[in-house]
Amino acid sequence: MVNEVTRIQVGGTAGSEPYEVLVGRQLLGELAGLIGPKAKRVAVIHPEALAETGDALRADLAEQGYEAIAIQVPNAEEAKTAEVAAYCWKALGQSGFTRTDVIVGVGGGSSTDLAGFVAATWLRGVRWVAIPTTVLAMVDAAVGGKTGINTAEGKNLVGAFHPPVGVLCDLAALDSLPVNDYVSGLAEVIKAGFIADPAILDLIEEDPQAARTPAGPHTAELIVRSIRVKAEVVSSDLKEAGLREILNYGHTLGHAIEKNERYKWRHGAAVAVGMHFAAELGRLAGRLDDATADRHRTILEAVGLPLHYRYDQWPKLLENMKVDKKSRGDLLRFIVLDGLAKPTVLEGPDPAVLLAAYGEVGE
Ligand SMILES: NC(=O)c1ccc[n+]([C@@H]2O[C@H](COP(=O)([O-])OP(=O)(O)OC[C@H]3O[C@@H](n4cnc5c(N)ncnc54)[C@H](O)[C@@H]3O)[C@@H](O)[C@H]2O)c1
Ligand SMILES: O=C(O)C(=O)C[C@@H](O)[C@H](O)[C@H](O)COP(=O)(O)O
Ligand SMILES: [Zn+2]
Repeated sequence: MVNEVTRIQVGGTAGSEPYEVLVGRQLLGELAGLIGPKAKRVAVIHPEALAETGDALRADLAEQGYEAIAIQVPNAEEAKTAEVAAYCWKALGQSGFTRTDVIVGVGGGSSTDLAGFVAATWLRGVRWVAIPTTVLAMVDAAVGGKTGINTAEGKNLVGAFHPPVGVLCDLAALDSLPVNDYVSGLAEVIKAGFIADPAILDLIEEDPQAARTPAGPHTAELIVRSIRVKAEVVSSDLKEAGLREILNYGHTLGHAIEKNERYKWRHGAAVAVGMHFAAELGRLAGRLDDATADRHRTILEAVGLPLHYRYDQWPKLLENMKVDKKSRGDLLRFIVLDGLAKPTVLEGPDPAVLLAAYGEVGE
């Protein structure tokens, strides 16, 4: 079988260094080239669930002559804390990690967000490579250079823009991913469909059950299409001066739910509820047609993502949304659609419209 590798370039405009996202199988041969000749030490940051993978990578790098260490961090959101970042900084300090050394972040979006943040902050910035192992991390988290951790006050409130030097998406990694984590990643794939590439929605609607597994007929195409959407946006607006905000579709309410659930909900599940809300908000604000708003419900439900959240939590969610990064002073701002693949900003919506939109989401 031919091992097809798709290469997608990111950056290279607006002053950022270009890098490539590779999608295929057996990509580890590319790693040494990305690490480069100047590195003496490599730190592999990986979650508990990928202990074997992390150690195998470390051993492989050691065999190639690097002083390689593995830093194991907790699974999922528990990795995205100041305490875990400090634990990583300590391990780097103890290994004598210098500015020419390289961090490799392996795992889902929580691990790559943390690894990228550690890379951004250690010695004010060292190079890092992302090896995403979930759908969500391949199509979104590992691409674009947003790195960060959560605080008790909100999601991703501390972080830096620090793009990786390369991203290796080995599709074989998806075979061990639990189905709920796989489906969570589909929320960001569907997001890419609604904001920019409706062909993604068509491919999923063709057979939503098949889309729930890595063995589905369109897995690689869905991943590549979603990465292309993200790559195009972040290449023209790395630091979210404007256009990049469209990638936050569904995230204003989604992040508020995640905080309300103390980061125990999966990110994709929260974003799915958030997109349902954003669709209703767009519809009630007179921007979005009924058919496209309804399409959110049907496609999210068809792949098994949630649409609803507790109605009684609205006051807390409203409070949480005030620290969203898109807010400006007291002005709440949401990404809504003017139509399919026509994202736009809705500023300071009438509180009655917000409540009415939540009326469709709350249960
Ligand atoms: N930086 C960005 O631009 C960006 C974009 C989207 C999401 N995110 C962030 O990504 C995070 C969510 O990422 P996620 O959905 O990948 O979840 P995750 O990183 O929390 O991973 C989910 C679970 O799967 C495990 N896991 C990972 N890969 C596995 C594999 N191949 N086999 C078996 N288990 C595996 C993890 O250890 C974890 O327990 C959130 O924190 C979100 O805020 C960041
Ligand atoms: O890359 C972006 O920009 C995004 O908004 C992508 C989102 O899917 C992602 O969850 C991101 O981490 C959210 O960023 P935040 O700035 O709202 O924390
Ligand atoms: Zn997201």
